[in-house]
Amino acid sequence: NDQVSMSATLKRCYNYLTETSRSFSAVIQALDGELRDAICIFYLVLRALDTVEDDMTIDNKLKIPMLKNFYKNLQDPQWHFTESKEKDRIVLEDFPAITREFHELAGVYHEVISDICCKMGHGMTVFLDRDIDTIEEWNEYCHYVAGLVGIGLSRLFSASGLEDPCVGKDTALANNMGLFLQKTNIIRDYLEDILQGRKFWPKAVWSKYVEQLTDLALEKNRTQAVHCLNELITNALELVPDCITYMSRIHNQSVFNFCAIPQVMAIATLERCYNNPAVFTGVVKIRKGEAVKMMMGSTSLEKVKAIMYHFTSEIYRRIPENDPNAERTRQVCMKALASS
Ligand SMILES: O=C(O)CO[C@@H](C(=O)O)[C@@H](OCCCCCc1ccc2ccccc2c1)C(=O)NCCCCCc1ccc2ccccc2c1
Ligand SMILES: [Mg+2]
Ligand SMILES: [Mg+2]
Repeated sequence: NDQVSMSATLKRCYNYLTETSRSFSAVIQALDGELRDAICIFYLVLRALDTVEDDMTIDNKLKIPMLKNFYKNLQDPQWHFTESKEKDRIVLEDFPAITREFHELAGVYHEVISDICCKMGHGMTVFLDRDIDTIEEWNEYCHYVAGLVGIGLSRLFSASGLEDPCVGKDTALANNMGLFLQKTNIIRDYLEDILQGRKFWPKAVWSKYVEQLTDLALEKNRTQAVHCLNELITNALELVPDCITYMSRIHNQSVFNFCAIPQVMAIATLERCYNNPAVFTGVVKIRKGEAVKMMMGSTSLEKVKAIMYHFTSEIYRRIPENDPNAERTRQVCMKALASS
């Protein structure tokens, strides 16, 4: 859309989007019609909430009510927070700009954004003072921070009229789209997170390999650590068939690109991480050139299926004979290959 007709605060909001999200900014700005502004604001509201969650300098006694009541800030034109130390603190410092543009959106978008913000804020408090133990709790945490995003986005797609009502109704598939992205981030960011004292890997899995989560980073545990990594990647790969089913229902090209590009980046990341000890010594990132090539090639369901097939078979090819989960990983890869 032309810059001239965009208000000054909306322009600032798009600047915050670009500053706080490498992976979502371009695909959000390419969205058609009312979805572009609605999803830009949806992103900024949740990024502000997540910036509170991520800030380890905020005491839990203050953080819990901040998270639970965050959605109410959208009804207070003046609310902002200047005490954050986080990289994305600008969205908290200038929250009034986000609130103003939130109120410019059509009513149907307000309800979704406010409802998801409320549920995410409550969900984030559940794991503030307790660890993620079982796989079910891992799924629960990822539901709160990413599954709910998928559910909200799907409701926005259908509300805009650009996608069928069924997209907004099938919350299980929308949830799993978010889980696939969040589990991939958690697997990739192991070292970065433990260096900040943040524990997102489920204890039921890592405790089979080491005494403490941080022990996975010790050179002497390298083989155990990689087998633990492979088990979590196998768990994430179980979501591939649902993600493909979800994307097969999307008809609008700009919405398809928005959904497909993060998924393609995620499967490529899982493939780079699989059986890769570098996860425990640094952060495994996709090279920009590789990413651009994949983005160009993610504009149709057939192309996305081909990319999912490619990276899943690359993982299948590299399953170590001595990996305790080898048979399970082969089964999950076969199921993913059959769906792509
Ligand atoms: O702090 C960081 O830099 C990373 O934070 C991670 C964390 O703290 O765990 C973590 O924060 C999660 C809480 C805030 C959610 C922010 C968000 C992300 C993408 C959006 C895309 C469009 C609209 C709204 C969005 C909201 C994070 O950003 N994880 C990235 C994976 C979550 C992606 C959710 C998502 C995105 C696009 C989707 C498209 C289609 C279907 C489901 C989708 C689901
Ligand atoms: Mg975060
Ligand atoms: Mg977070």
